[in-house]
Amino acid sequence: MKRSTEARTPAQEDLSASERLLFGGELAYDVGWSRHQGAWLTLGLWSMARMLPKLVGTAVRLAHQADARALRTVWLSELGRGIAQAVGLVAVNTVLGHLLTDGTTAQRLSAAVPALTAAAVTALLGSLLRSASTAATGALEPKVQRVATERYLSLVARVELAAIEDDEFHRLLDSAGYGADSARRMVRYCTAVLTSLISLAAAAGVLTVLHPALLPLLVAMTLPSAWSSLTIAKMRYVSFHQFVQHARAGQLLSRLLIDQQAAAEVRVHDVGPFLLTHFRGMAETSEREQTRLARAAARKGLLADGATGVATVATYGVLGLLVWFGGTELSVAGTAVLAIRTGSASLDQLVLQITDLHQEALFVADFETLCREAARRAIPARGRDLPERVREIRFEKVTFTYPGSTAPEPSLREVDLTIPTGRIVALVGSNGSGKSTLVKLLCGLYQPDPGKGRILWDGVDSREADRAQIFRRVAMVAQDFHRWPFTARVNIGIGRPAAPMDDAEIEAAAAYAGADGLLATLPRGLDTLLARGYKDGHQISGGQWQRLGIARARYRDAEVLIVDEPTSALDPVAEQRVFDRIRDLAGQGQTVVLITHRLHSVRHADLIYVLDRGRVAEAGTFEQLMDPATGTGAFRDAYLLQSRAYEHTVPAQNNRSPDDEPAGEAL
Ligand SMILES: Nc1ncnc2c1ncn2[C@@H]1O[C@H](COP(=O)(O)OP(=O)(O)OP(=O)(O)O)[C@@H](O)[C@H]1O
Repeated sequence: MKRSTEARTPAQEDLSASERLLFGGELAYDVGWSRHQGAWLTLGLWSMARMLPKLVGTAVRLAHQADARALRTVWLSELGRGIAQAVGLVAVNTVLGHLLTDGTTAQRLSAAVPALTAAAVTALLGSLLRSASTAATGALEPKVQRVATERYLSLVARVELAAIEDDEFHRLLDSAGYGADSARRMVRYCTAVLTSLISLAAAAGVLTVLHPALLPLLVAMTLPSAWSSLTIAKMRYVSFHQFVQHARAGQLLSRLLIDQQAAAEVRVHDVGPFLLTHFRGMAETSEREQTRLARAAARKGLLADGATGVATVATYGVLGLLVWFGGTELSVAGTAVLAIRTGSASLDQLVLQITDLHQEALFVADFETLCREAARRAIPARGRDLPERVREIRFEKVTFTYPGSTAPEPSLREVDLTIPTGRIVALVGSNGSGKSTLVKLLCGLYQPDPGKGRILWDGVDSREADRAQIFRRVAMVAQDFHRWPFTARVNIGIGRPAAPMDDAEIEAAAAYAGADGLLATLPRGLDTLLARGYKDGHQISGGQWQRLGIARARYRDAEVLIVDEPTSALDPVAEQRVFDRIRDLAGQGQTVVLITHRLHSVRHADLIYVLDRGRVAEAGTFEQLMDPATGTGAFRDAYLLQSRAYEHTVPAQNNRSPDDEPAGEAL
């Protein structure tokens, strides 16, 4: 994506050293993603006014979906309130008219009584309607926010993994979060605008009747503040987008300071002051931006006030001249002053509310963009059915580059490989050789680069297959499997989240993974919360987490089990047990794809693929790869290297066959 060099603010020119050091460069200033939103950023008042109804429509639709009854109550009470206010103003004007005409005080007062009563009744009615509206709005707003949040979260949960790893998409996510909140607030502003419009119409009507010249003057009094508040709102919006990543990075720094996983290093390595210094550096950059915005707002506000002052003087001047030259009665002029004051207050209020509405609408537009983008990048909901029983999964000349990757080479290059079902297939290779990437493609999380190979589940190309069926057939213990901050039960049962969690099956899966002993020691058994920082939260070790991860994959009970470094954190006894169990599974017809650096563990695999810089360097059974006549030597050399490392570190262990030797970490 093109980095924008336009419209850089002074704060942007002054890029903080912290950003440069921690994030390798500027974070804040790319407005490129919003090019399709550029319309918003360059819009004139008229165009904005034209787009506003559509966005108001979005908020109203969300509100209708959230609680149609509450929405009706809000509209009706606000409408009633506006009418009550209008009638009230007319009644007050009538009262004034009676009071300022000729006659005795008693006569004038008694003539004013019906209008006074009307004013009192409308005021009471207005209060009742206001309280009805307040109650309904209070109930409606959180529901609107929930509906909007649910809508974008459900869409985001279905997007391709590539979108989740895309920083542009993340940026959209950030502002869409505000959008859901904005939709909530828009409901309030819409109703407020409606009320102000009605009361303004009343004041305008009264003024027009008094003298036709007064209404344009009233409008002229409000235009400058309308201009200043709308331009300031636009500046704030542009700034928000320019600083959205910067703000996220600043929050990241503050979170790291209190993060549980970083806590030990923060203390032992004394990282705290380092992070704090950079937190301050980042904060100062955004403070400079806030100062710039505040100064610009102050300047524009002052200009607008000056113009409003001139328009006010002109309005009252015209009124004075009208009285002076006998164009109007003094009593009528008194009413006009009142109507001007009420009218200009309503108009000011209306301008502020429209500005707020407009500002919120900008974020609702972002929210809509995210929903559209998430729908566009969603994993296809349909596709070809996979065969009932798949005989093999075949990679044909698969080349794969991570979306947005800046690496010079693809992560997988022309990979040809077959995974026969019901067998153990091992993937070995040095760090970064492409093992984890390969299994991500196998799971259906990514597809090969367009036109560069395919993955076949028997005859069905993964690109055309129903992806949900691929996901259903796979259980995975990824290298970075998730440690859910929930109870032990959920940490295993979440392997099959759609089904009711069955304790007997959960315990069986735990026993399979060697986590039964762990469950027995947990203070509340399966109910133990595995998250420190919450009441009764409990911490378990890395190896214990790994056992839970294996139990989860076992509980999922899928046809293909992918285990990426399943034993890296396990003690030797547990490791042996896991490999024995994996062998048992294959014996029962399950397909196991095993990634490990412990070459000793792959001796029982039916097929071993050795990866090297994204390519398959060699493939075969353990015996074939160890045999100098059939193997290329890549696997054999690494295996022997690992074996020798153990020979040297374990004294008095003589005459061991390769089969007995535990392996170290080389490939
Ligand atoms: N999400 C990603 N985005 C971009 N590049 C990635 C991503 N994940 C991995 N890579 C790159 O792809 C290449 C292969 O990585 P992969 O994780 O598949 O290696 P691996 O063989 O599993 O390594 P290890 O043994 O260290 O786990 C590496 O060069 C890595 O930098």
